[in-house]
Amino acid sequence: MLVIGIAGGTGSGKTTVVNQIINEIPNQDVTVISQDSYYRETDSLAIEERTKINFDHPRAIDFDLLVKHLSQLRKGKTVLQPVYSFAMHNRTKDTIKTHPSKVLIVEGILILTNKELRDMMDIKVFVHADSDERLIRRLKRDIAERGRDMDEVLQRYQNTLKPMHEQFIEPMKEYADIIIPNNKYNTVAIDIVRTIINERL
Ligand SMILES: Nc1ncnc2c1ncn2[C@@H]1O[C@H](COP(=O)(O)OP(=O)(O)O)[C@@H](O)[C@H]1O
Ligand SMILES: Nc1ccn([C@@H]2O[C@H](COP(=O)(O)O)[C@@H](O)[C@H]2O)c(=O)n1
Repeated sequence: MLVIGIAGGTGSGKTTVVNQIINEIPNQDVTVISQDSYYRETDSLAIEERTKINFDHPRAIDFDLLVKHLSQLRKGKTVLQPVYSFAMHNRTKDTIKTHPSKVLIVEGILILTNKELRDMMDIKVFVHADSDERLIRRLKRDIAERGRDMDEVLQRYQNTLKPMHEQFIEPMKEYADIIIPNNKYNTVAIDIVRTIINERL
């Protein structure tokens, strides 16, 4: 199994890059795990309290479960990947049966902050886009897809996203084997990653 980690700030284009990479790999040969599925449960908190959580700090992620699932998949076992609701700021009651395969992609803003996870990755990729570009993308996406409004996104960006990005995400470039510049769609970089995958399989 080839384990590829894809990190980068919010709105940098990680999900888009993952979809471009897996586009030409047969479905049965690739598994994707998203760090977003592993946000901690917030069952005991009222919705108002959940909105105050700092979702860009590593402590917001249940890394124990993520590490456990990744190591089970590496051992050829199937896992039940949680399903996360951005509207409820919580995991839903659903899970997705996630099977091991030849290529396993782990994607998320904070995945490179965890040493155990890093050590399980064969290739570490960091997707870079400038902060103004990421803010514009995040604003559009969160309003269109995640039930947020402009004030919420801008406030969260200033109070949380920007400082957390500078403290926890940007420094993770140090661990990356490949940095993809993604201010514009970067088909050359995607082709390079695909070639590496094909060579290693
Ligand atoms: N290179 C790019 N140029 C322009 N828009 C992009 C690019 N990559 C992604 N996007 C758009 O930006 C938004 C955020 O991208 P996404 O892949 O969800 O980022 P991430 O997973 O890093 O948060 C999406 O609406 C996506 O279509
Ligand atoms: N309830 C939540 C949980 C997380 N977020 C934000 O999601 C971002 C990470 O996802 P990307 O797809 O953008 O990488 C992160 O920056 C959190 O602030 C949220 O808005 N609500």
